[in-house]
Amino acid sequence: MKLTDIRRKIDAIDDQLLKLLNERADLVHEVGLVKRAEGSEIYAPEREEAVLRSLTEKNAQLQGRLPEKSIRAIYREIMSASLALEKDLTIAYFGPESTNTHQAARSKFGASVNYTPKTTISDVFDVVARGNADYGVVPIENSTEGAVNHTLDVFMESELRICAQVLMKIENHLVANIPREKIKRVYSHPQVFGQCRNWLRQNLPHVELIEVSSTARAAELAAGEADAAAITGPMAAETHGLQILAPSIQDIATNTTRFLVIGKTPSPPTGDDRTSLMFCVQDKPGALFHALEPFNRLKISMSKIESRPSKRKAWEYFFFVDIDGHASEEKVQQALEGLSQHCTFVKILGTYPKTLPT
Ligand SMILES: C=C(O[C@@H]1C=C(C(=O)O)C=C[C@H]1O)C(=O)O
Repeated sequence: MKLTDIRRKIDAIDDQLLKLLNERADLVHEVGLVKRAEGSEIYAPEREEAVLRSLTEKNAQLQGRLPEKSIRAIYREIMSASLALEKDLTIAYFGPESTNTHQAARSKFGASVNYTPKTTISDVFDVVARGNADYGVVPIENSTEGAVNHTLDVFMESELRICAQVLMKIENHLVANIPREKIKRVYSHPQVFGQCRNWLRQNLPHVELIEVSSTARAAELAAGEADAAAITGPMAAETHGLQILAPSIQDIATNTTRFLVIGKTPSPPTGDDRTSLMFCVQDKPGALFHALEPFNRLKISMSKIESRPSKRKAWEYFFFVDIDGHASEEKVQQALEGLSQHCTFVKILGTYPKTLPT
């Protein structure tokens, strides 16, 4: 077939797509009216995840040419436009602009909603709690460097809930506008230095490593200095016009960060969910062992445990545990009942759909 003929066919398909997209938008508008009348949440992460899972399964059955990643990205934007039709949605994220958290927020909410960067993780919680943003996005843990303690600590004080998560593969690039031999100092966030420790030791052993508050700030500094580089993600490098001197220098190829979407309402079940808990055990021998026993007895997989000083009294700890399942499931409720018998305090931080890494 000739190029012009193929393009004519593409144009015809685009006409149909456009018509269908607008038909979809009309239905989304109707959904918005129903939600408003019922007073329910506009953003429905459980519905979005169900739509994405069903489409990627159908695409696999069809043996469609488009990979799962592309289907998810296309639908991410369709649903972002839909959300914007239902409400003028504002998402606060741990900034400044072009940080990995910004990128994670964009991968969850798409390009059609409003974003507002906040300087600290506490500020993200604050604006959402005060209703000046609808949802917040904060980092919680990295697969190489572990927990983001500040986020865990803010949960101790906050009434907000986790309503969704984002798993994002983190690519750390060495970026600068100078050749590698001229680099005297490298700026980055401490977590990122931790993720690239071996590479830096082997490849840039004599440069000074300077910790700054974010990868975006690191890019900004490197862009303004004649002998500096930064380690950042692709978004910060692009924003500050820096070249990639060495791509993907993280020590572990599958370096992934988990981010949380925080809001005021928990998510309904999808059939494949995760629940995050925070609790304080009684001060007696075996208390933690007995508190966790119901998860073993009821065959509930525990995917994470962290502890943080309670900041109320010395050597008292809060535990943060993630389990498989939704808080509305009978089995999970039974386990929580068992857990609370050995605790002075239990709080469900959120119950939300599991997601695949983006
Ligand atoms: C249309 C809805 O609202 C939003 C948009 C969605 C979509 O475009 O499919 C899905 C979930 C919601 O975040 C809905 O809840 O069904």
